[in-house]
Amino acid sequence: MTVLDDIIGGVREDLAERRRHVSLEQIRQDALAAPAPLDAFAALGGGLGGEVAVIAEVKRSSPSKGALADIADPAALAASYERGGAAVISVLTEARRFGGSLADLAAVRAAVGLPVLRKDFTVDEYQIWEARAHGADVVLLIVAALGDDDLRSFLDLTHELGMNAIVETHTEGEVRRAVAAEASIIGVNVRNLKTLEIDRRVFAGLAHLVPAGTVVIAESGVRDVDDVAGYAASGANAVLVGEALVRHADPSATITEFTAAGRAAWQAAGVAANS
Ligand SMILES: O=P(O)(O)OC[C@@H](O)[C@@H](O)c1c[nH]c2ccccc12
Repeated sequence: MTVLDDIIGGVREDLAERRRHVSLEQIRQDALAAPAPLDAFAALGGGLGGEVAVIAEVKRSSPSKGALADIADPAALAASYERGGAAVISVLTEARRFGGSLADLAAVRAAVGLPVLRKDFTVDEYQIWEARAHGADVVLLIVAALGDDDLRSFLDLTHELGMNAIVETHTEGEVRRAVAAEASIIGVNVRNLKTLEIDRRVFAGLAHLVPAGTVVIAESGVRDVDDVAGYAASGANAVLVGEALVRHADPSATITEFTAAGRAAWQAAGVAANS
C-alpha cells in the first residue's frame, strides 16, 4: 500500500462521518447560497507567461515531515500572505496527515480577498460541493487518485459551479490525462505521493508537455529564490509553496522576494530567446 492509498483510506472514512451529519442535498444548498467564486485562472496570469504567481499554503503538518508549524491563527497567516502579494491562498483541509480542517478554510476565506484553494484528496463529488459551501474558489484534483471518468466529471462539476480546478500530475502519463481532460490549470507536483520523495527535475521534464494558454504550476519543495528562478526558466506560471512560508519568520517578505525572482527569471529567459 502506498502513502497515497493510506491517506485516501482516511479521507474516505472522515468523509463518511461528515456525510452522516450533512447530506449531499444540504451541502448542495449551502454551496449554491455561498457568494460567487473568484477567478483563480485569471489570478494565476491566465497562462500568458512573464510572471510567477505565488500560491501560498496554510500547512500545519505533512506526512513526510510531521509537524511543520504551530499555526494558531490561519486567518492572520493568510492575511500576511495576501500583503506579500500572493495570488491565491491554499488551505490544506485533510485532517489526519496535514492537520487541516474545513474550519481553517472558512476562516481564511473570511480573511482575504484572493481566490482560495481547498487542498485535499478529492475522491467524491461531495467534497467539491463542500469546498464551495465553505467559500473555496478552487479545488485540487490529483490525477493519480482518480480514474478518467471521475476526473472528467469532477472537472465538469467544478466548472459548472464557476470554480477552477488545479489538476495535479507527477508523470508524463498523468500530464497527458490532464490535457485530455481539458484542464485549464495543471500542477506538476515534484513530490511523488507514493514515496514522498522530492525530485525538482520532474518539473522541467513535464512542463513542456502542457499546451500554451494553460496555467502550469510547480508544486512542492520550493525553498528559495533560486528554486523559483529555476522553475520560471522552465515555464512555470506559478509556484505552490507551503513549508518555506509557514517556517519563515516573515512569510510576507518571502512571497514578495519569490515574485520578484520569478519575474526577473522570465525576463532573462525572454531576452535569451530573442537574442
Ligand atoms: O510544503 P511544500 O514542500 O512547499 O509543498 C506545498 C504543496 O506543494 C504540498 O503541500 C502538496 C502538493 N500536492 C499536494 C497534495 C496533497 C497534499 C499536499 C500537497
